[in-house]
Amino acid sequence: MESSSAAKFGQCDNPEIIDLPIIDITELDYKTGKKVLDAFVTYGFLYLSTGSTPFTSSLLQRTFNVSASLFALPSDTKRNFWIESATNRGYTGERNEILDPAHQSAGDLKEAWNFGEFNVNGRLQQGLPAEVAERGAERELKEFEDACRATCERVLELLALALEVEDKSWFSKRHGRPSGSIVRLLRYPAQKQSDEKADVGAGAHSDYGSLTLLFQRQGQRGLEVRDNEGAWKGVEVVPKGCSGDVPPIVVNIGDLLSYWTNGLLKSTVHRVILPKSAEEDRYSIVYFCHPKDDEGLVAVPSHVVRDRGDMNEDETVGYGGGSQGKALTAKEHLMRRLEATYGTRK
Ligand SMILES: O=C(O)CCC(=O)C(=O)O
Ligand SMILES: [Fe+2]
Repeated sequence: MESSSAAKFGQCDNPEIIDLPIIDITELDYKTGKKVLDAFVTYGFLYLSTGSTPFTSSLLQRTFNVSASLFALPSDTKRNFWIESATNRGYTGERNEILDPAHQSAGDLKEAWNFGEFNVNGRLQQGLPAEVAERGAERELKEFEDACRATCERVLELLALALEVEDKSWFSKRHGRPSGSIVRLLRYPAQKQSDEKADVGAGAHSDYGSLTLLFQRQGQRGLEVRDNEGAWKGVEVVPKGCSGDVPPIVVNIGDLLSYWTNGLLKSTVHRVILPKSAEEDRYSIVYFCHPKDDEGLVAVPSHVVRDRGDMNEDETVGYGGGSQGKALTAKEHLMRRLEATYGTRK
């Protein structure tokens, strides 16, 4: 149960910063894997140095441009692409999703476009507004999604190495089609100072899949992580000691990796609070990596996980709407959580 202070939002415009490691994943070896594993055990979060991934500043800029064009469309156009419950694909407007229904009286401030996986022919399985399709948005999103999948695959292989799983592809081979994986473009409108509730950009929650990649823009902070003592800590967009022309990629684990490791890895609670000083809208892009729909929530055959033992009675995986009780498959878990966190679906 969340403490009352943790349940309030926007209390502090400058939260203490969490010191997450910045990891270079160029080398696919035990040493790198151990850094990844240790960060996920301790924080559930880490930074990847972008230069060690397929993401270039051009690819990121192009994807953020697609995002800006999609959000700039008239409301009526956006509503024609309203999110579908069965697929979790499409557009959702401000205040429609409530990530922490037990503690939020108003919906999350954000608006979002969810793009599900591409089919075998490299085409989106959902509509795209003509205005952006004409400018090559599908191609840009595909390139972005390919880079996300490759990055997640590498992180999953590093984890298997560090957990000393005999089959190094144990995690990665559980990923593929069909899955609930989503590229999510997000826009958090700058809040009006007068609106007390405007700062709940995204309510407290853990993520539902296996891994999450988060891309942020310089000068647009907002993400906060709840530490082991229950205190909210800010996540810098560009942490100290980070060089290069693009911010590092924030990576966190979701509920599924917590289940697969009997709770050794933490699907850490986080939220987005817009600083009161923010003058511009915040844009972020998230990739939710999900395993294949029918994958079971079983433990990975690793002595590191076995040595930790089973989860205690009082240990739970996940936080936020729909996290109570254990589902049997990846899809069942995702559907439970989505049903609990969406207010109005068309
Ligand atoms: O926009 C962000 O910084 C994070 C969003 C997030 O946590 C989510 O969409 O699950
Ligand atoms: Fe999240």
